[in-house]
Amino acid sequence: MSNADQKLTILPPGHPLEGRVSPPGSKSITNRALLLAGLAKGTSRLTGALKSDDTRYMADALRAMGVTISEPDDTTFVVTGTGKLLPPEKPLFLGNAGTATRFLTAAAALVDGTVVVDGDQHMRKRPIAPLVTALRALGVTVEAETGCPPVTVSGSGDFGADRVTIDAGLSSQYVSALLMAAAGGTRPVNIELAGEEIGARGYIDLTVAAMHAFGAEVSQVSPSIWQVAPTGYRATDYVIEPDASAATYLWAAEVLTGGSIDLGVAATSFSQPDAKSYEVIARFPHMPAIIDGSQMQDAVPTLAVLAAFNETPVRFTGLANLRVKECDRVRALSTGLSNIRPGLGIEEGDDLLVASDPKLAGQTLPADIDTFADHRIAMSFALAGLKINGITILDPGCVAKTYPRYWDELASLGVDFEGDRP
Ligand SMILES: O=C(O)C1=C[C@@H](OP(=O)(O)O)[C@@H](O)[C@H](O)C1
Ligand SMILES: C=C(OP(=O)(O)O)C(=O)O
Repeated sequence: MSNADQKLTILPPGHPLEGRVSPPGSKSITNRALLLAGLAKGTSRLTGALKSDDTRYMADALRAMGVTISEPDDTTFVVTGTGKLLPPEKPLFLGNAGTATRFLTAAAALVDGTVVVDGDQHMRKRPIAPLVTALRALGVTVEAETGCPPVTVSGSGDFGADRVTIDAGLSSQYVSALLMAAAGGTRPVNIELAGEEIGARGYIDLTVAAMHAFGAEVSQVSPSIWQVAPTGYRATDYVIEPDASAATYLWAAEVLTGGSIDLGVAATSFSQPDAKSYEVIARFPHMPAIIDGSQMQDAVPTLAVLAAFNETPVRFTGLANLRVKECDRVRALSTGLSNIRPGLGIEEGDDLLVASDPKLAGQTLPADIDTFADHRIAMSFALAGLKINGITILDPGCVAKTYPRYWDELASLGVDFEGDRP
């Protein structure tokens, strides 16, 4: 049986979930730190890091470009760069890791030679044209025939212009990618947003913070313009905080079962955007009638499944760019919810309406949840299985993208399954 054919049925525990589970390291911060450490000259020690598909793709791509990376334990990368990335012999295969794909596309401009950035069939549908256009404006030769990967970057090791405008409506990762690459050039670069529209701005803040930690000088000269100095990066030791998006499943499992899960980290201590969702989760079963997901996008699947059990219906807004994530998440959520009960999740334009019903808890409503190979769809619908009998997650192994131990952690809290845990 191939992984994609696997199934896992969650057996509602019938008791509050209690215990201690620490979320893994942040995917977003790990992949920023790996890249910046790889661009630096010298050895950086990254601790508290995430080891998962997305970070493995990033680490392996850097190795293919001449960076030495060792992994002394489950949460540490020791990265030694030469200050220069080399042309890889083969295309870089980055699976469905958006961060690795977008960040390395821009960083490839710093390579003197050709880099092909590619991913799996899902990544080959995720848009990258705005980043390609911006890199061309910076004097880099880039081809992406379909507007999605594969992307061929023929860099000269530098940028040929000192300002660029980027349309980040589809993904903030384009901005982060340009910011991180820009410090590796030989002149200051101004990066300007084409419009006000941008996904969670908090991800840009994460990028700027990581750049500062690795010695770069980047300043925000206006709400939509950043200036990056050509400092390059300095190797450093860097502690990566736990993943806020992973934490959302544990917070939701706690309130949904009336339990007490010790994450070992306070919700207020995260610097990642998804931590904002804690305020909404803590209000369960009285979540707000309207939730704007635009500044906590990766938490929306968690919130939407939790909302199914809320006292009153919830409308989710600000979801346009959820349609170009690992899958069309608005569609996957409406499909999965309405598979549990017709009409439970409805799309209205890009909004998602969840027809909440606390009486769902305790019912038997057999539903095979199509995860569309999306880790967040798998992890969020597992929450429904804590309360409803018969929830089966298809392709449960897809959680390996960012949270390989997810099913083991639920088991450690006393959740039983039918089917083998991947
Ligand atoms: O910069 C980052 O680390 C991320 C930015 C967000 O993507 P978009 O900017 O594409 O919305 C988020 O969904 C993704 O999981 C991680
Ligand atoms: C959107 C996500 O990932 P990425 O864009 O990094 O592939 C995510 O992890 O929810």
